[in-house]
Amino acid sequence: MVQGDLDSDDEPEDDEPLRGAPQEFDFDSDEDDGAGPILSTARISKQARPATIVPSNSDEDSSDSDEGGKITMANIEARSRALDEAAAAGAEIDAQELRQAALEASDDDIDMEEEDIDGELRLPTVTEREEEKNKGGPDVHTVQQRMKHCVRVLGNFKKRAEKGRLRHEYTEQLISDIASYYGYNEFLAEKLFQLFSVAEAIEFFEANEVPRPVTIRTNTLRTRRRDLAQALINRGVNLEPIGKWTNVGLQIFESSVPVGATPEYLAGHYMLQAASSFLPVIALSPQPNERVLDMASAPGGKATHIAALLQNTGVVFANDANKARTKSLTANVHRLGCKNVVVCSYDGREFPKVMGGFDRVLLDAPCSGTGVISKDSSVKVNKSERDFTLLSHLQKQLILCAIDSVSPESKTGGYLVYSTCSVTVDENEAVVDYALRKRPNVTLVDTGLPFGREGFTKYRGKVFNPSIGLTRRFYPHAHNMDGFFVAKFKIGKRSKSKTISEVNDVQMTVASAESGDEIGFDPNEDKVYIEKAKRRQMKAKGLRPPPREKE
Ligand SMILES: C[S@@+](CC[C@H](N)C(=O)[O-])C[C@H]1O[C@@H](n2cnc3c(N)ncnc32)[C@H](O)[C@@H]1O
Repeated sequence: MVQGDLDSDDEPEDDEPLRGAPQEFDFDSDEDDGAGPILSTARISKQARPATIVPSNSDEDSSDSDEGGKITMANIEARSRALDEAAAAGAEIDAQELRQAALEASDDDIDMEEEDIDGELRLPTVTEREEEKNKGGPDVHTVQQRMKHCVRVLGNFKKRAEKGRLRHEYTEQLISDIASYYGYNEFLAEKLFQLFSVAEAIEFFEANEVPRPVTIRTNTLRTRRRDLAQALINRGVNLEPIGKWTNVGLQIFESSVPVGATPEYLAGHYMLQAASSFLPVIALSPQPNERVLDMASAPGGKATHIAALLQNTGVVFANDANKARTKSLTANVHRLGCKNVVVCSYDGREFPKVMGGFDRVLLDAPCSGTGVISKDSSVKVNKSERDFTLLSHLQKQLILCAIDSVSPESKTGGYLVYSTCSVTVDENEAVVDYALRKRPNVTLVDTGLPFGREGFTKYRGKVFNPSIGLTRRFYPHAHNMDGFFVAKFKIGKRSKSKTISEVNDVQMTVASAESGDEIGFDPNEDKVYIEKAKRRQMKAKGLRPPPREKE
């Protein structure tokens, strides 16, 4: 497992303090203001000072803030360790309970004094809602009050609901108000709301309004984290190591220089990279001299991380279907001094035909981005049901091809990591479940990540393979990083009873689990690429290729 110390083999010569600001944590207060988590001061305090990465929902975290005082080279490791232990514990707290609550909309998920109930508020009728819409929607204050009211009622429906009103009426009103308050389309607001208990859903939506901490990954091909930290501190950057789970990450609190343009950045000493995107590479755990494929790799944060973990040995095929995006990928590969990276541009679904036999494959799949709404708020309104169907479909095709690109005979590996920066079940557990059904030779294994919530094994009436509990979910409100999903597969040998061509046929035909549609891959398509490759090869050798065949 990756250690989180500041390159601990080198003791600091002096006690020069890292000028990272001591953390002020925004603990979920035990004091209940009667409003639950909703629209509390949390939003303001989180914006005022970015909290440290990984959870804030454990009381144990306070050990760190108790210490106060300066962060020094001497105490930074201990503080980081304490923080992360608390973090790991916090991340897991009541995960099971919360998930259950999300499924059942438990009556007990918010503990509140009865007298806090705002007696004057009542749920509008259908006609009233219609009128409200016609008038251009309710004002923000009304929406806020009504959201609080609905959260309270749903927290203890039997006691607090108006007579004759149904639970789903409150839920519908709440979702509609969430959509208008936070600016989502109702479809997405509902889809995201359904992932959590009522109280936690509000925390999730609130967290999406707050930027995540700025983080960088030390490029160990060029420097060490402590040297980089010192160099940036000297330039007036206020920073701290991210945590024990990574020995290359630094969190930037404030900076008097643009961190994307320092001499260290230009010299390739670091990559500006979200903390969440370290996770799939840590789970992949590439070993020196391996052959690794990053199937959807632009702009290359993860591919260059893999290259660094390989210590510039072996080879990383950094692929991306979008040719334009491979420009920034190539630029990063050069800037970071990766000498073991081959950049290529194929549709990932063609990959098993292009080449195979990889020790490890990363599929950081194209996704809806529902985990990165704080970065890209356009997701709030530009995703429809159709987008999720199409994406899930593409992800299912890609994951089968990623599996088929892994060598089951690999002596050191034989692993695939599937990840997305989305939190929806369609793009995560449903895709993993599909892969397990279509490829009996693969199994899920532990990701090796020390925190994160278990993936859903049941969701809204769907029952997934129980091993999906081994996958990990990460949330902005729980881990203070982008929403993310990571699954790790071990690829076993395929059944011998099938001939190679039979296996290929199966591999190349991806059936949509939901619609029963067959998405055929035309094997003749391959001819074009083989033809092109042959012509290129001949030209490279100075030979004149034969005239192109007419169709
Ligand atoms: C989540 S991003 C990858 C981010 C990248 N792994 C990194 O760490 O910088 C998904 C990528 O998938 C690429 N993509 C979309 N469809 C693809 C396909 N069919 N085959 C391969 N890549 C694809 C997109 O161009 C996009 O760059």
